[in-house]
Amino acid sequence: MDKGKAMIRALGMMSGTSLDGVDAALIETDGVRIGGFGRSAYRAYSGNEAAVLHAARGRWPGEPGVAEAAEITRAGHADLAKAFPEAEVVGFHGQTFAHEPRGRGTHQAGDGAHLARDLDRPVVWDFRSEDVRQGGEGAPLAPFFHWACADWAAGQRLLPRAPVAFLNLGGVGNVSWVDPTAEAPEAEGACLAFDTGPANAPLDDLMRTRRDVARDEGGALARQGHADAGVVEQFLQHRFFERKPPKSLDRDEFSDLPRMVAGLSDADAAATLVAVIAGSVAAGIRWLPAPPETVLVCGGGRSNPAIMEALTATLPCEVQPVEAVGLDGDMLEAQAFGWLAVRVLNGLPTSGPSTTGAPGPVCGGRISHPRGLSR
Ligand SMILES: Nc1ncnc2c1ncn2[C@@H]1O[C@H](COP(=O)(O)OP(=O)(O)OP(=O)(O)O)[C@@H](O)[C@H]1O
Ligand SMILES: CC(=O)N[C@H]1[C@@H]2OC[C@@H](O2)[C@@H](O)[C@@H]1O[C@H](C)C(=O)O
Repeated sequence: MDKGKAMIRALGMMSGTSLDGVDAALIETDGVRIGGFGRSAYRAYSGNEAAVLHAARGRWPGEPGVAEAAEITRAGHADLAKAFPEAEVVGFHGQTFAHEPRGRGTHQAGDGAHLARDLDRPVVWDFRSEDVRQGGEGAPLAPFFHWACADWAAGQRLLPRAPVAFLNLGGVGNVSWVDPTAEAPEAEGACLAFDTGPANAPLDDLMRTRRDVARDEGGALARQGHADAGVVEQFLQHRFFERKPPKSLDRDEFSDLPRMVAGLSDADAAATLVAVIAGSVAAGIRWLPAPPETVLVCGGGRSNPAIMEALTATLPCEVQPVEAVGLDGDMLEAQAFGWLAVRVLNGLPTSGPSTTGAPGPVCGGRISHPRGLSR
């Protein structure tokens, strides 16, 4: 029997499509099982930093503003990672500015080799490019980690050892159906995952444009409004929802959405965007191998009661925040990239046919060492 590898203390770092800041979280893992979770921290981007990052949305390396945005990304991560001297390796996702897996590729900004020198520790980064090169979507990558979370929660007797769905609501939404009775996340039938549709990004954009604030705090505005059922129905006709998974999305893929709610009051527009999120998830759930009994919600969307109420009303199953099974919904993605970093160090696959649609298991990620040796 394989004795497995040693447990490593990794720091995972994620700055997602909401462009609000950087999450960092410690995790102990051998790249398969979770040995334990550690402390975490968050560093918000300042108004000026966020403005530079937003200006680089949709752009590719070499285009105007990208070098500056990449530097802000690296420096922000270096600043936060210094508070975690106990981490043996750092998993650095980088900032996604553009994602076109069947076109120009996928663009996560921030130089991991430079970060490894900053931190004097190995950094694993550029997690998505190899998957795209091999014909996959390059996203989502958290699903194998969601399998490990279900395995961990079952081990702690916080969940039955049975299939469960994780729903991440960040800027974009993604769902992972995972079966912790499988022996590994890459095993046949262990996972099915894909992006569901827009999540907080269009709502944040609406709040920025119309109210000059970053988000609809507590869903207060959406809760005052009424969703326009016609707009929601029209939106759900989009061919993305008919596409069989695996499938992934760019943050700004649904560029029609702001125009579709342009004639609505602020409150009705916010309520409509919330209904769009729930409707997209419901459309996605239909692709899962079996209807899940429970959907465990992580990401910022679970802190918006309007979204949680809409999900509860729309989905054919129980809806709970991941905290219900002892996990930290704000840090799950950061933990995922710590766990994935250890997988990369140990030569284990980070994605495959069931998560990104790559033709076979993909060992993605690049390793940079502080004094220059790289893979
Ligand atoms: N208290 C709150 N009230 C309303 N919305 C909230 C609240 N807290 C977080 N959010 C929403 O969650 C978003 C951030 O979510 P999260 O940090 O999961 O996104 P991300 O990781 O950047 O995105 P992705 O997962 O797409 O990469 C915010 O932009 C906001 O829209
Ligand atoms: C290209 C990219 O950065 N995609 C993100 C984004 O944010 C949510 C969703 O879209 C998901 O596909 C992915 O992030 C998570 C961490 C993932 O790869 O699982």
